[in-house]
Amino acid sequence: MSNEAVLREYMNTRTQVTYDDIDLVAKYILEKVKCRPKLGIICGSGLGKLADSVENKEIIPYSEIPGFPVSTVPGHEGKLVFGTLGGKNVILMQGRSHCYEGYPAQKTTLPVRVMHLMGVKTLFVTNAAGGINRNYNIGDIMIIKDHVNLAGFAGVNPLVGPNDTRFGPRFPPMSRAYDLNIRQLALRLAKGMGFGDFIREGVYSMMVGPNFETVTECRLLQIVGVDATGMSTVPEVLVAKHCGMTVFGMSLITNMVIMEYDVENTANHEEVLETGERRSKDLQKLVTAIVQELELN
Ligand SMILES: O=P(O)(O)O[C@@H]1C[C@H](O)[C@@H](CO)O1
Ligand SMILES: Nc1nc2[nH]cnc2c(=O)[nH]1
Repeated sequence: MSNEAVLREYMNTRTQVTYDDIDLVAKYILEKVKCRPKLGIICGSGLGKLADSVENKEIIPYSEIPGFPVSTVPGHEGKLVFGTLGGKNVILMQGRSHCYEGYPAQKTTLPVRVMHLMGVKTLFVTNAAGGINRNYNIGDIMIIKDHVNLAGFAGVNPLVGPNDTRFGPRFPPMSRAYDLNIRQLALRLAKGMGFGDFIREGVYSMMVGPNFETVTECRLLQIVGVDATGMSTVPEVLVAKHCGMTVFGMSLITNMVIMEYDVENTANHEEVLETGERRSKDLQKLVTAIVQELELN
């Protein structure tokens, strides 16, 4: 059996993935590409076209990477794209896996730890989300300033389990998870590009899904100050902050959640993908501009 096959079989049988396992996966990927990225970008539902802006691409499908979670959801292509964006070396995840697909949170976030061990210091996370804030509109881009880990209230948290301090501390702080400097930079650039009417800053919350929220759940989220709700991102941010990364996040408001009882219209994934398609060029422009101006350490 080849070394690759041995690693694949080994990773597939792991129930508790260790630091050394993740290091093997990081090294496996680094052997396959020339690019050495300092910035990672995770593309949410229907936002994979961000990869169109990447130059000098080197691509690895997730299915070829031992232990990597493969997304089963339309709008998540499942490819790692390496290359340059805004003059910087990047690794872009074209799609992600989610807990509602049946993956434990530790598995959905494995790619973040792999990026960390590959030398990535800054992580951009993007997602499609439902607008809770009644001043928002479909197509708005929300810079994330904080999150509510509602899934965490039910015990879904990738940091649960044995803690390896080579990744980070047992009790990581989360009060300044989303980098203020990058948020300010993004706001300034967005306004300069004429995006002032649809750029926002707000709070994201994560439920596990896969169902969209009930009316009362949406009203509850509104009361606690949530602006947009989704089914991802938070586990990735927890793991990224745990291992000391700088994090920046954006939600595309793909639909407005239903806040009235007994109305006919309902949330649906097709609308989510359509809005992603419609805003795709603006998002590409904004992300590229932010990356261009960013000083990466
Ligand atoms: O991966 P993200 O959070 O962008 O995907 C959202 C949540 C569900 O996967 C899907 C629902 O339409 O979009
Ligand atoms: N939970 C949730 N996730 C979404 N992703 C895109 N839209 C929505 C939504 O309305 N609710």
